[in-house]
Amino acid sequence: MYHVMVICGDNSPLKEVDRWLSRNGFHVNISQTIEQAIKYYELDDFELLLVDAEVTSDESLAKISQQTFIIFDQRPSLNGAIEYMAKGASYFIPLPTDPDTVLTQVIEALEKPKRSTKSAELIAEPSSSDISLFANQSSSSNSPALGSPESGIIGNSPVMHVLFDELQKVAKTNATVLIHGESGTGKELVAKSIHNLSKRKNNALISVNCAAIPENLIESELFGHEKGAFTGAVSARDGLIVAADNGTLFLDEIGELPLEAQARLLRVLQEGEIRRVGAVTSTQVNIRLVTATHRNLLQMVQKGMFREDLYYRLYVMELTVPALRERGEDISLIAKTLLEKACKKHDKPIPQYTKAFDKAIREHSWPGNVRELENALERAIILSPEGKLEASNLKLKTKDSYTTATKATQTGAADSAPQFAIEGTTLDDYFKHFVLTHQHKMTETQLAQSLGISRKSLWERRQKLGIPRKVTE
Ligand SMILES: Nc1ncnc2c1ncn2[C@@H]1O[C@H](COP(=O)(O)OP(=O)(O)OP(=O)(O)O)[C@@H](O)[C@H]1O
Repeated sequence: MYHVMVICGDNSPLKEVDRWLSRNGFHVNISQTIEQAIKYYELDDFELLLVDAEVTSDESLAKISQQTFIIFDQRPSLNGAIEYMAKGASYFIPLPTDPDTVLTQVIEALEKPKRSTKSAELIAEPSSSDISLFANQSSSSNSPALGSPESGIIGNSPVMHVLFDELQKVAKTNATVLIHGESGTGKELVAKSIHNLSKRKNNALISVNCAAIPENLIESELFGHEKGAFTGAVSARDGLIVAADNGTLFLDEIGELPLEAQARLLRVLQEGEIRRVGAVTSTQVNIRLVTATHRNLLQMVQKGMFREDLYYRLYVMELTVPALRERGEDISLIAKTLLEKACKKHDKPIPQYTKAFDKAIREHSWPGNVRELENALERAIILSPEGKLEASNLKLKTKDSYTTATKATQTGAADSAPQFAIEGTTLDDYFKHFVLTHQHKMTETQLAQSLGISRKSLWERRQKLGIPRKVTE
């Protein structure tokens, strides 16, 4: 059992976390200040400290710099996040937060070795209240071999070896890389490996999911803004591109970047200069750009949805991450590792991986790729009796349930207006059905609007429910 120390004041939302973690089998102690924790406990007895930024000071942070700790902040800001990472935090999580985020980050922090404070990887989403910082996975010069479980990208199939070879060659250069692949294939992992194997590995890797940022905020998030540049711009702010200076900027879902922001990005690539929104002068930046998309950008160019000049700037080196169904034996290899991870997460004994279970895994087509496999295995672990794995508990959708949705769109059977038609469906089922039947003719923004949610929520629910995206425009 893991021992975790929560350090926060009486009114902190972090107190909730105690309950969530205890329920999931962690042993949790609480202290009100770092000094109190040091006075009454042996900090080495705790594998992880969860600390509210409110109770920290430079001196107290120095006292825990050798421990593994996560900072939670009720008033998050990009600069604050960078500072905490520099002082040794493994992660930076804005408050309030939800149990899933906390559990995921806690487990990842426990699984990763403590990093040096020099290299930080910053995974950033929309606004300052939505920034997460992640410890760099492998900043040492001897990074784990690609394909091994330690590298994060498990794979030993011929198609993956082709990818690993290309990845290693590309990583050493400063070339812009476009990573292509279906949703859930591991494009983000590939981007991280490029950074970790590059000369920039000791500087920041900043990951931005363009699909998760509201369109009206993208430009100021990426490029920063001057004071008064728009309503709400009460002070000048650097954008995420500046935060990636001398490091790597990973723009996931680049196909979702609005045209205006595409023009600004092009300027950064052409001139190596960045101009904040509302600014008249530019500053130099040195970034390596890695982008990813599941979309056919060339088709988007033909439809006027993506700038041709930017496309050719991005398309210097292309890496294609194969779909899971093309990886043969890798499916079992990945399944076994993910199964262990899910057991650890849910504090369950690792069950026997039977032939019948493997057969079910191998026969499915995995349109949502590794993410779908990850979710299915988690379901199987939760639903199956302890120590046993039942294939039926993977709750796999048949091929028909994916194609029916697609056909409905093609025949025009699907309406643009939401319909609550299917009796007995849960809200998640309805959401999934709606997205699958409409995504072929709607942009992410239109989909989100029809569902009455933000683009970010749409993206998050896609991840949670493992809903694959359309492959082409
Ligand atoms: N080869 C692999 N071995 C182990 N885990 C993997 C592998 N590939 C992907 N994963 C896991 O699958 C999940 C999805 O991966 P990732 O987010 O990198 O995919 P993606 O292609 O970027 O997805 P999207 O297109 O939706 O952004 C992650 O939890 C990742 O850790």
